[in-house]
Amino acid sequence: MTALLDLQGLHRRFRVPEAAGRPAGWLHAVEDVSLTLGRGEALGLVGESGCGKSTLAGLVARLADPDQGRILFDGEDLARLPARRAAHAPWRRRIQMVFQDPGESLDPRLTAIQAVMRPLRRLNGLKGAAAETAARRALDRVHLPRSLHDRLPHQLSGGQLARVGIARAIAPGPDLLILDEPTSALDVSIQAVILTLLHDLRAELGLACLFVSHDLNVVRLVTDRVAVMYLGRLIETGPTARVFDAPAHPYTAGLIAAIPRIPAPGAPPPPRRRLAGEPASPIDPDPQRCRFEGRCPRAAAICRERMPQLAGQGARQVACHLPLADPV
Ligand SMILES: Nc1ncnc2c1ncn2[C@@H]1O[C@H](COP(=O)(O)OP(=O)(O)OP(=O)(O)O)[C@@H](O)[C@H]1O
Repeated sequence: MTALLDLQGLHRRFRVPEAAGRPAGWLHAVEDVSLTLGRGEALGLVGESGCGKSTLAGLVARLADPDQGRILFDGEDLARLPARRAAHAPWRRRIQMVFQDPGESLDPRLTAIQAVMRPLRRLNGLKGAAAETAARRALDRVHLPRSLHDRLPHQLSGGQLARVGIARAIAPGPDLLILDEPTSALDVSIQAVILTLLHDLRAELGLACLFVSHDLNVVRLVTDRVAVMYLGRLIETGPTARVFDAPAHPYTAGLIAAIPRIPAPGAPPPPRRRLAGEPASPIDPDPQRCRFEGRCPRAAAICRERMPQLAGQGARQVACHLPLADPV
């Protein structure tokens, strides 16, 4: 059976203007990414801030155009239609997005029910009472009490807003949900409720999910497979349990080792914090360069290749987080 989504050799770069003595250049936000997603499957897209997760998700959601590559959805290449003309494409209702901050992504002038009715009118051609009935059904599915259906976004809590954002995404009957950090703006207790809701909806509606997150604990809980990105490239994909238990790439191992864990009762205390001025980190405090640039011991070929190009463009923000276990 063909994959629901089949990304082939996707590239997306951004022009970086000249600044502070640095010449203008290109930032390769997504570089030669190929990836598949099966029907009903949940795929986690992880990696540190700035590695290109949201850019890749935006290409799949057709919010932006790739410079190169194919986005096969049910066998049809969506990249052939420019993003600006995708709003009315027949497949539009089948790919929906849940955004990071529902408060920002919802129109402040629309009540919850109006927000959910809008895509039903535009994408499903429903009108009047039919659109309202379908919207109420979607809001019921996310357990938003009917007493809140006519409230504006500023009259709803973060968790309630998240429910509206999810209802709006599932209402048109999608096959694929793209979730970009869907719970990172929420309190931890609400996060768990929303993740459970998403899990139940996936099972109930047979949805495939592309789940973008830098929270590996969350990804481990809710996905079947994981794809790890580093500086625009995919460096590892595999079943979630396998990637977490036996990561194949040292960068993935570093990411997993950096997951905050609550120590078990009686466990030894964590290492003390470094004192001011005490040297130890392999990441040079100079924001322009990595101290190990060009001689990284952990086969970080991507890093070697990209560092000169990124130097001076905030490259330290995408510095590797590899553990310090075997220093050079
Ligand atoms: N419109 C744009 N113009 C120029 N550069 C951009 C643009 N959008 C993203 N970038 C750059 O592309 C790179 C990838 O950004 P992206 O938002 O995809 O990363 P991310 O992994 O989603 O990060 P985060 O987890 O912090 O959201 C970053 O270096 C970012 O600064």
